[in-house]
Amino acid sequence: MMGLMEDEVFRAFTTYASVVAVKMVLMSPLTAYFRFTRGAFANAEDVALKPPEERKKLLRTDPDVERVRRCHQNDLENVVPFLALGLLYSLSGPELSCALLHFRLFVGSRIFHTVSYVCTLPQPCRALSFIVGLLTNLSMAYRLLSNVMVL
Ligand SMILES: N[C@@H](CCC(=O)N[C@@H](CS)C(=O)NCC(=O)O)C(=O)O
Repeated sequence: MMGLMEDEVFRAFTTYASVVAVKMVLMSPLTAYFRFTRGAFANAEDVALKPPEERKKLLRTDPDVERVRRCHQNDLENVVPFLALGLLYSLSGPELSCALLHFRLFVGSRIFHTVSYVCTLPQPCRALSFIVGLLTNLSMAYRLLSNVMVL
């Protein structure tokens, strides 16, 4: 592990993977923030301390809460593959400049995707940021497989 940490590509991956993982972890507190400010809870026990007449009103879905949840879900569909592909790609001996380009594009695109989604920016902001992240993941997969494929 210490040897790996001396490899610059691996350190770059560790840096960008941590940034995008932290961004993703922050989606949960952001969801909680919207739940409290919009008064929209998912479980009966979450509103158990509220007066009985208020409880039913608080157990509801809210468009803003659902938006953040969809954004979080979209992160799961894209960031988790990045963590796997990026790790394997880092270990396959890529050029530092090429690896950095992939990591920066991916992380930048996912941050922009979150801003577009949560702040309801007009399309195609969100679609373009999604496509950049998708193409980056596919490009890493292609480069990785071109280097190491055994069938
Ligand atoms: N699971 C996605 C697959 C396609 C996708 O990720 N599209 C991007 C760009 S339009 C997106 O932000 N979709 C919204 C979402 O996943 O909630 C969906 O249902 O839309």
